[in-house]
Amino acid sequence: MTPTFITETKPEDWTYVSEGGATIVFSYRGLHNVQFSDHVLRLRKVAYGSSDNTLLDANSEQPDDPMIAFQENIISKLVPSEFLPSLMVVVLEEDWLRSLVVLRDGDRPAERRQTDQIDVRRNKGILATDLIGGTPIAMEIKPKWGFLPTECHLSPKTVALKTATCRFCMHTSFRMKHGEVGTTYCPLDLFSCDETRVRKALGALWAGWYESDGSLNNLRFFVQGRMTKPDDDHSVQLLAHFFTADESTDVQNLQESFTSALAQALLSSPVLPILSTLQRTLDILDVEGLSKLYTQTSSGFSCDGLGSSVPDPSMEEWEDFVEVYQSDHHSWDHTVPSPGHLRHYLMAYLLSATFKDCSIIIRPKSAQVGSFDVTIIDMDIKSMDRLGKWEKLDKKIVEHYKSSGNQRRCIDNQRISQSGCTQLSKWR
Ligand SMILES: O=P(O)(O)O[C@@H]1[C@@H](OP(=O)(O)O)[C@H](OP(=O)(O)O)[C@H](O)[C@H](OP(=O)(O)O)[C@H]1OP(=O)(O)O
Ligand SMILES: Nc1ncnc2c1ncn2[C@@H]1O[C@H](COP(=O)(O)OP(=O)(O)OP(=O)(O)O)[C@@H](O)[C@H]1O
Repeated sequence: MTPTFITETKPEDWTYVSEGGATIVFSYRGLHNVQFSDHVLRLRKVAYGSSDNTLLDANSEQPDDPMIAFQENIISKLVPSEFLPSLMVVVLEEDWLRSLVVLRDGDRPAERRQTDQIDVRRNKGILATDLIGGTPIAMEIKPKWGFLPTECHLSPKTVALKTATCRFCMHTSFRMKHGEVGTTYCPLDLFSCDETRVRKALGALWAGWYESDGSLNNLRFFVQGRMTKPDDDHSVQLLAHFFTADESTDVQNLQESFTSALAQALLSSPVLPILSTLQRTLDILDVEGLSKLYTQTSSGFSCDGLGSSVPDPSMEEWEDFVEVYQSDHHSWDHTVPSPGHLRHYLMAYLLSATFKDCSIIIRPKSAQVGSFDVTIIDMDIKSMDRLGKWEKLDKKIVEHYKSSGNQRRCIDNQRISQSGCTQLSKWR
């Protein structure tokens, strides 16, 4: 296939959409062009002072962004392609990227601007279906962890807490202690498939958006292709026009209408159940059980922390992994994980982390009022060197929660095998 070159467009043709920890996204607004119209450009960022890209030579051939092959070969076997954006490689050019930085850096949030920038040394980027352009409104939800861990592998110190309060709610409490904005949103409500609870979750997401002035990343609104904050009266009016019959911008009324419309959209889509099933079945040991298995199995090898010096899987290994996951994995006795399956469990945890960190974009189907498309974005590969961070963060979050004296009860109504697992592990 002939490559697509970003230099066929001008930096001015691209407007800033949004960004996450690793990438920044721009939407094409130039003259009609079959390759670029209705597409976004997804560029990798690099932290200031990071040595991550010192090996990159902007003038030599670089590999394609691995996210493309990962989505094409791995994710699409687990999630039907209709719920994924299309992705393709675009060839970049350093001077073009530098001009884009000059033009658009001012549109980025100040706190992001202080920490990182577009990695101008990359010469490959991604063109993806634009999910927020070409529609009057679009919403983005980052649902996070939609399950409670099973008891089997939890220590006596954590079992009571971790089976009562979900990871997200404990993390929120931890973040609030460190001065960050809080939210009452609980992912288990959103993932519950129960209308009342889904509406409760959406109400909390709305309140978090409104009260944080749109700074939380769990809910974002896009109006006419641009991210909107609650203090932008014109955009809120357009939201009201879309959601409410009387176009009332009364906050309560708008929250109610948003909640009803989105609850309907989410309850009629298989996307959330797909995500929660993948998250929970891939993170079957919890990070505690994974760590125990790693320590048992790796004695004599490096003990510098979970996953330290474990090489990242190749794409072929990921393909083999998916085959095993779709066949044998479900019949293994996960209450007594086999040391021989350590690498499988490590890879499963990485993949689970991808599904715990992705977002969904909900936008009206073009012709039908009241019906929506739900698409999953950000299917990035996580690497083994994150495992140590996740293990430490888990400990910190749980210790903080224990000392806080809070006892929020999060209900995971999909935990069917829970009691069986508990009895089995006690019996053994
Ligand atoms: O650790 P978590 O649960 O806070 O997740 C991180 C996210 O924080 P969040 O909780 O969504 O605000 C974080 O999101 P933000 O940058 O805060 O929007 C990233 O998604 C990060 O992944 P990566 O470094 O981009 O690969 C995420 O890190 P990983 O857990 O995927 O390593
Ligand atoms: N296909 C798309 N169409 C429209 N907007 C998109 C698309 N993909 C991403 N975005 C926007 O760009 C933002 C950043 O993209 P993405 O979530 O993939 O980045 P990330 O750095 O991997 O995020 P995170 O920090 O959450 O891991 C998204 O939150 C979303 O607002």
